[in-house]
Amino acid sequence: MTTTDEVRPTLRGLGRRWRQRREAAAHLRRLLPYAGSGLVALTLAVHVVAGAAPVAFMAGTGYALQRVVTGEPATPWLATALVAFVVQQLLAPVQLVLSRKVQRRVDAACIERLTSFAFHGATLAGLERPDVADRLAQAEEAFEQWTLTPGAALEGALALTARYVQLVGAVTLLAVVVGPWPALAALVVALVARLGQTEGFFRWGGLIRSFGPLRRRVTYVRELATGTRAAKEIRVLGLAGWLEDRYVAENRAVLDPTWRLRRQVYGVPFAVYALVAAVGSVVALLLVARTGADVAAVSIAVQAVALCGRFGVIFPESDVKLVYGRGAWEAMLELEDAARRTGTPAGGGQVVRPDREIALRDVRFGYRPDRPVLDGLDLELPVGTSTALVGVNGAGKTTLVKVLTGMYTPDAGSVLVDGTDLRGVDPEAWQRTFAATFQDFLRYELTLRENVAMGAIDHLDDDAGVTAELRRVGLGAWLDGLPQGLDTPLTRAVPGGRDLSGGQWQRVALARSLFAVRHGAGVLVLDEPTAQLDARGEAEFYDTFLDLTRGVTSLVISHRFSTVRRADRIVVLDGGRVTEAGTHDELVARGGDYARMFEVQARRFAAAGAAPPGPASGGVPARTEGETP
Ligand SMILES: Nc1ncnc2c1ncn2[C@@H]1O[C@H](COP(=O)(O)OP(=O)(O)OP(=O)(O)O)[C@@H](O)[C@H]1O
Repeated sequence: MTTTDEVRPTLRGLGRRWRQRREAAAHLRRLLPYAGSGLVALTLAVHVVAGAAPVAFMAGTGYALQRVVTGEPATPWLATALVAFVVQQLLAPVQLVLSRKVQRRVDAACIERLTSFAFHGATLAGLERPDVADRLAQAEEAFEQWTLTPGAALEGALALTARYVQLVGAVTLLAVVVGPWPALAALVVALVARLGQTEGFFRWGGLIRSFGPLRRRVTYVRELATGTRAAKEIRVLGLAGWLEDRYVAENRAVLDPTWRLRRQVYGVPFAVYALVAAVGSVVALLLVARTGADVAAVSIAVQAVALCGRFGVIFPESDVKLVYGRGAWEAMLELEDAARRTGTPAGGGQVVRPDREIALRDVRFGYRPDRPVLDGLDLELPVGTSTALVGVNGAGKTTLVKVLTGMYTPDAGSVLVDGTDLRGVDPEAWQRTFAATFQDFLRYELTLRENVAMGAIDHLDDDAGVTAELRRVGLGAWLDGLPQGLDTPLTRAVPGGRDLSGGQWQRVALARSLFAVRHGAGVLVLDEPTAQLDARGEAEFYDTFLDLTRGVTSLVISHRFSTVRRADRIVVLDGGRVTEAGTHDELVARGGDYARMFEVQARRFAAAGAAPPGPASGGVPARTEGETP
């Protein structure tokens, strides 16, 4: 490789990084309004005075020394040095307090912005994108650790003011006492060393950021080993040793390249810039010596050159915070940008409520454009009727719900509400139409009341409604036995709290959806509502299913025939489209996929000497997408 080839990429790299620095500065400026102009102005003023104080101290001590040597009165200069010293000491805590205030204000606003974005600005489609999830994790990590946040970055940037005031002061003083050339030499030393060190450190920040997903894997394995969630399986399956080895391997996968990069980024450049600083300082001092300076000039020059030389180190109050905190802020901005580009954000469009039917017409949708999950799907959900959806694992049942509820927009075809395309409808208002219990429903570590009333949170005070729904899902007797009743926290982490069994949690989630219906949600979606219920619970659900869904437009997804057979209409999803539709009896009489699945299941029950799938438990036989029924 020729010398030119070696230089070119470096120059290009420097040009690119200069642009990056300017962009980073522009990003940071966007944080200023969060801190407030008054606080920023006050903080800057304090940093300016705090930066000027050491320079005044330098001048004071230098000239006082000169006076002492020549026998002149040194008191005014000694007083200057003393005042400068006291000011410096007094301002240090003030700087700290103001900096913390800047950080707190900015971080509070950023957390609000992040939360508000997650709730209102981002679509589910956006949040489910891997790059968005990565950025979100990075931003969350920053707020968890609390030290390397966007607020810290701004605070660090403002604190640089004191350093640069010191530099300008020292160089000016040097120019005054020993002339321009030593001053210029010291300035060049300071700026070259500063540029070199920060260049390496900023590059390092970018590299560390790219390790985010790997670091999160290490954290995941560690939490798996130390948390309680996996504790049962780890013991029963004897996974402790394997997990330990896995942790060591994953950790090395992060640490080895980190150390390698650290050597590359810091090692040689650090030595080079340290050398530049040392040689430059010596040159500056030699220039001072050649000027035949007096005692004051020598004293000031030595201090000023030393101060300039210190520009070759990483400033702890600024640089670390700037590099990492800036990363978190940029992750937030990228997150918003990426999520905004995915799907329609909530907030605009018409508000509709179905009067006749919700229809999916020739819907095509895939998480990746080349792999459609729904492909030419037609389905009607007449208002006030119950529809059950069956299909093998991975057939796209949950995906259909996401499209139906407007969380994803179809790639082709449309979802029509009484003829109005969902694309023109306000997604947030449309989602309020639904009451849904998903397979992966949430177990909120809140009170029992809150867990249920979250279905219609504006009715949090409707204790009668909460209690009625808990009774409807079969938790009446259990509720009566709770000393704290609806106030019981559903977590063991709180005194008096209860942890529930899987089935009990599912009933609470069902009660939540029913509470939503009670307060006006028009469409009930139940995705595997009985998966965690015991046979009796499932039978009870089956008995009350019609009652639970009477007059409500409902869509039930289940592998269990006992759950689906009472629905007004059953549809079979296969290959991304509806392949059969009708009542249970019609579909059995037709002798298609549904009938075959039902028959297999009925035989299994007959062989086991149990009742065929009906009020008792039963299920669509296990099969995965791709197998023929
Ligand atoms: N967020 C996502 N990103 C990418 N692919 C996804 C996502 N969610 C689901 N898929 C894929 O889409 C397909 C359909 O998944 P879906 O969850 O809709 O199936 P399902 O019929 O509900 O399955 P099950 O009966 O197991 O719950 C599967 O191949 C799944 O891997």
